[in-house]
Amino acid sequence: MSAHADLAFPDSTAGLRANAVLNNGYVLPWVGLGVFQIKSDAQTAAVVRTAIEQGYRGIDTASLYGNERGVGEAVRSCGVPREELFVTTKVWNDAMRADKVAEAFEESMRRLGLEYLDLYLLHWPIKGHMVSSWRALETLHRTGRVKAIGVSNYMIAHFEELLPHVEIKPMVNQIEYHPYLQSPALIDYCQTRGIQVQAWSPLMQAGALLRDRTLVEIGARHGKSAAQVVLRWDLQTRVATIPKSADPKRIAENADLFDFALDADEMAAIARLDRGQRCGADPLNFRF
Ligand SMILES: NC(=O)C1=CN([C@@H]2O[C@H](COP(=O)(O)OP(=O)(O)OC[C@H]3O[C@@H](n4cnc5c(N)ncnc54)[C@H](OP(=O)(O)O)[C@@H]3O)[C@@H](O)[C@H]2O)C=CC1
Ligand SMILES: O=C1CO[C@H](CO)[C@@H](O)[C@@H]1O
Repeated sequence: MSAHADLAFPDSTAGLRANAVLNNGYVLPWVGLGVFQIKSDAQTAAVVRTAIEQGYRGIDTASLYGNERGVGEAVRSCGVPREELFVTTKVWNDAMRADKVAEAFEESMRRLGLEYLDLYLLHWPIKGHMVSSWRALETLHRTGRVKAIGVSNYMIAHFEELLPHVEIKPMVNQIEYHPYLQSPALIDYCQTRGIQVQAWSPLMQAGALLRDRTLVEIGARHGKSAAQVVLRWDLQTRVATIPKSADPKRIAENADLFDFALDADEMAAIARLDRGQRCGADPLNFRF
């Protein structure tokens, strides 16, 4: 079991309102909705509205996903006060240049139609441009229009290159994370430095992981699906998570994580499933 596994975590009474406290004191919902591959703005707006009605407060998009307008429309029209919602977007790799990050940010904000952003991430580590892009994010953060800044797909080697040059430490590292890719050294590296890890493709895009016998059996014991076991495991390893679903029933299922807990044996059994298997690109061999 991971050194950071916590069986009594998070406070179940808070449910989807349970927040991680970032290293600048800003709070991030432990569970949010990912919207990658929801194509049209109209569908994105409908899905995000459904999720917010069901209690979700965090939404994860990116300029790459082409649906920031839909996210913004739902956030503006849903009736929940803006300050109760948490919107993340990301700088895509073609803008990962000191002189382009601010422009990319303004374009995202225009599409979102929001006054401020909760979290802005560098989408991938782009060799030769990590420090200058991070400096541009620091500048944006100082304006107050971005409440938290972070990175995505950063491995230890990337942090070792970046951290000596930062004035503001990244608050978040969003990485591929699920029982088949547990990256214990990276998780430990981030957690001991106060960098909150957030899981992308937490369900491994609904492939073989969700049919894994261990996960299905653990789920059956609790009356839960394998997907719910995986998402609960995220929380108990203190990793925030952003499962994507466009289906109202699965959106609800993925939020129904707060009335059960995995015990030490179950956490240990899940720890044994790690096989270093990715469904996305390897950040150490990523070519843009
Ligand atoms: N920073 C980065 O580089 C990356 C970030 N991301 C972010 O992470 C989010 C999540 O990752 P994503 O790649 O979308 O993959 P997920 O692991 O969240 O899986 C999404 C898939 O699982 C299905 N699904 C959702 N819930 C269930 C369930 N309970 N049971 C069975 N199937 C289910 C969805 O279908 P359906 O919609 O029909 O329910 C969809 O096909 C993205 O949407 C994006 O916001 C993703 C990739 C890279
Ligand atoms: O967020 C993302 C969604 O998926 C893309 C392609 O698989 C990734 O490159 C990207 O990081």
